[in-house]
Parts: sequence; structure tokens; C-alpha cells
Amino acid sequence: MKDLKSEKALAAKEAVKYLSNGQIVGLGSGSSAYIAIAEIGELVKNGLDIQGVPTSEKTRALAESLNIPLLSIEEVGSIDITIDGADEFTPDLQLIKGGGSFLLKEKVVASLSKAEIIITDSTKKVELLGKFTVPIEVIPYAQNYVLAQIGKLNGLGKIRLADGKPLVTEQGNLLIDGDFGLIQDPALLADQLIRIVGVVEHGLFINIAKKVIMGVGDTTITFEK
Ligand SMILES: O=C(CO)[C@H](O)[C@H](O)COP(=O)(O)O
Repeated sequence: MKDLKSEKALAAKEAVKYLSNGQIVGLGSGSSAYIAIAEIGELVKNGLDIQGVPTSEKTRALAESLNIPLLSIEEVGSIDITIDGADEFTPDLQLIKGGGSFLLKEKVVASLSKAEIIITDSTKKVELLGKFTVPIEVIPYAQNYVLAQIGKLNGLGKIRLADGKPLVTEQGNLLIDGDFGLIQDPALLADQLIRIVGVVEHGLFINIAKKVIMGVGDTTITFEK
């Protein structure tokens, strides 16, 4: 049986090799990113001089507990490297993210980053995106309208629940998980989704990742552009 945690850890260890003194580092969210943040905490303890920019409150709390110096998003004009996870990736580095509900801040941080490095276990690689549903962050007022528009794109949207109630994101929005089947043209779908009034952002990360480091067994494979 695959040891996914150890595959994530191998990928995280490989990713932190790209860090160096003086960098501003985007800190992702999700189980893979948290392993990388723990690694970064060790490096900081041993003298690495970086400043982190968190992509969620959970990441902020973890980084603070590890004494990683932090900057807020308002304080940075650009970010050198971001290390984050993904729910699915294709060999040409298109991603679905947002399984952990933090896609909006993750995309802002990724967009400010010179290099977005994604770390995953070996279950995340797919030839076509879409087995994992596409998380879509919407303002609550527009939820029914957006669900209807998703239907017009031949998708099926469901409001994400947490403990039986609609999950509310850190921005006070809702998440719709959109099932579009296997996505032949993710760039087109990304464009169609972002044009729907009431959609704040979605989890299709198109041409954003520079590298995906995937743990496989006791080694890693790096995909890059
Ligand atoms: O996008 C994310 C959170 O919004 C995560 O990066 C994604 O869900 C992958 O998580 P994990 O590393 O736990 O598999």
C-alpha cells in the first residue's frame, strides 16, 4: 500500500531545497503544505533567513508556532517562491486546488509568486483534470444564480458543507464544488467560470505552477515547464 504521508514528506523535503536566505516565501495550505512548513520551521531554527506569507489562518498559526517570521499580503510586492499542494495536476502543470477551501488566498499568493512549487503524493497526477470537483468560491447572495450557470456549462454544482451546514470561507463566502466530468479544455472552463457574476475565484490554476514535485514510493519526480 502507498504511504502517501511519506510521499508528501519526500516532495516537501525536495521543495525546500529551493529556499535561500533573504527570500519571501509563500506558505501553502493543506496536509502537504503543512509538512513543508514544518521543514521550513526546522530550517529557520537552523538559521535560514526567510519571511513567509501565509495562505490561510491555519497556516499562519502553524508558521507562528514554528517561529517563522511572517509578512502580511499587504506588505509584499512579490513573493520569491511559494510551496503549496494540489488536489490534481496534469503533466503540463495545470492544477485543481481548493480541496481545503483556501483557494482564493492561495491563488492571490501564487499570482504574486515568481515560482509556484507544488508538492504532492503520487495519487494526484492525472492525464485530464476533473475527477476531483472544481471548487468555486461564490458570494452567498449569488449562490443559486451561479449553480444555474454551472448547469448551463454542463456541470453539476453542490454547495460544500461542513458539519451539515454550508462551509463559510475565510472571506465569508460559500464554496460550490463543480463536477464537469473530465475537463478537455481547463483554460476555457477557467475563463467561463470567472465570467459568472458572483464567482469570486475558482480552483483551476492555469499556467501558474512552475514545478510539481511528486513523491513516488521512496523517491520524487519533478514535472516542470
Ligand atoms: O488546495 C488546497 C487547499 O485549499 C490543498 O493544497 C489541496 O487540497 C491539497 O491538499 P493536501 O496536501 O492535503 O492533499
